[in-house]
Amino acid sequence: MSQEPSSAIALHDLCFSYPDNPDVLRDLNLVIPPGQRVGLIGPNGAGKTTLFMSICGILKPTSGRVLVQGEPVTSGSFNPQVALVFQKSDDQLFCPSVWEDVAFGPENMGLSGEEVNQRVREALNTVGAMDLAQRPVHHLSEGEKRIVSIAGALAMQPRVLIYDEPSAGLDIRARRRLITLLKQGDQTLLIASHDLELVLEVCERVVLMDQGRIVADGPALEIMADEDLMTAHGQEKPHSLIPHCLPHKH
Ligand SMILES: Nc1ncnc2c1ncn2[C@@H]1O[C@H](COP(=O)(O)OP(=O)(O)OP(=O)(O)O)[C@@H](O)[C@H]1O
Repeated sequence: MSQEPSSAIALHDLCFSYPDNPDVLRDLNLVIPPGQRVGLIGPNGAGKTTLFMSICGILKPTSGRVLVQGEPVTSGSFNPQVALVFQKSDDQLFCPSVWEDVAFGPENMGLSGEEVNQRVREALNTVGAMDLAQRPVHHLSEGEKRIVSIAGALAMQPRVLIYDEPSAGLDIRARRRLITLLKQGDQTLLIASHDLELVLEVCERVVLMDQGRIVADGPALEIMADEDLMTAHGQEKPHSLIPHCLPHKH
């Protein structure tokens, strides 16, 4: 088996500007070791999705470098080592049936038909969506689409998984299943979420972004319990970290 590199994701002085929107990412430096689960939090427009698209090679950095599993990312090329679960499932799902959509990644990796089928079965079983296999994607509910998107990412068996708002639109049971799924496995996870309780449960480390900069990076409990820091960047300390005042019985 090949050795794991010393970092799963490494950003060196990463900057990104959209043609009509400069400095969306400003000098980001970050090293995530293999197997770490990292939560990326920050207000709307902080640059989380832009960062994800830079890590996956969908966007080309204006300057700086991105490495995934020790290799420089080449924008525009397919890298099965890293999979992104998009914030909007409709940006990710485009095949007629669920089965075909989940098979798309493995098929592009040049696997045999039997290997592809095996991976699709495994991924759909892992997310508990085997019963959706033959359904047309455009008939699925938002929550079902998200679950299928996750299966599509898992089917590539990437070493690095990036989730953009994975619990949005999920009901209580599906969200709980997602949390269990995120906590198992040894892949590196980078999860952007406004669901701070999910981040707290799943991630050992938290990176807080605001206005294109990393403003804090450290143990999840430490960062998220810092009320002044959280408030200063439009966040709230998760309720589970606030000592509860139980209502008095009269
Ligand atoms: N294609 C684009 N062209 C120009 N500006 C863009 C484009 N996409 C995003 N932006 C801008 O870049 C900034 C960062 O957006 P991004 O979607 O990365 O933030 P985010 O942290 O993921 O936000 P959210 O929490 O709302 O999903 C925002 O100001 C947004 O308006």
